[in-house]
Amino acid sequence: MSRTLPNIIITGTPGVGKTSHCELLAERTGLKHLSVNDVVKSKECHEGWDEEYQSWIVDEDKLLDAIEDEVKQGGCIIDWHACDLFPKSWIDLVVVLRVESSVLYDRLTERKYPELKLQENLDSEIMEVLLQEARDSYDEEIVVELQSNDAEQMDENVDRIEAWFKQWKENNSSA
Ligand SMILES: Nc1ncnc2c1ncn2[C@@H]1O[C@H](COP(=O)(O)OP(=O)(O)O)[C@@H](O)[C@H]1O
Repeated sequence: MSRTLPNIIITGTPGVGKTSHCELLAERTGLKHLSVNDVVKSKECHEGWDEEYQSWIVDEDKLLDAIEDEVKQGGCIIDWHACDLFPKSWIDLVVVLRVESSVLYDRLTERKYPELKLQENLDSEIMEVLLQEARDSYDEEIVVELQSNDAEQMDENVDRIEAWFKQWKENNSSA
């Protein structure tokens, strides 16, 4: 099925700046910011709350059912810390945001993450878990790794994704 607008995933470890990037990008492009966290909560795509991790236990099948129609239409910026669950056919670009450990430590401490969750997320970032997941799940041409340590890098990233979006529209216009 061909889309008139692309779907983009912005992924990475919690705290890398996914939501911040999605909001800016949505403002600039008019694409829709699809916060999977919000969908999980509002449409109850979970099997309950994990006290230790302070997060929802996501029911991925329910989640995919909840967003399928919207995503298949195109024009979504998907904001989520995982990407391997979305069918390849839905996705045109996967942006994996990266951050230095010390910066991530400060951001997650600010969020008052429990110790276990903080440590696991720091390890995950150092081990490049989400970058690897993206590379294992999608063709390498559509996976882009971008640094998100400061506001300047965020601006550059958003410029770059916006430029990609304009090019995609040009390449996919029927005119
Ligand atoms: N590139 C960046 N430069 C500076 N601060 C950032 C950057 N990206 C995110 N932040 C800050 O870090 C915190 C976490 O960002 P957020 O977008 O919520 O991350 P995520 O959605 O990946 O969990 C927020 O306080 C945000 O303002």
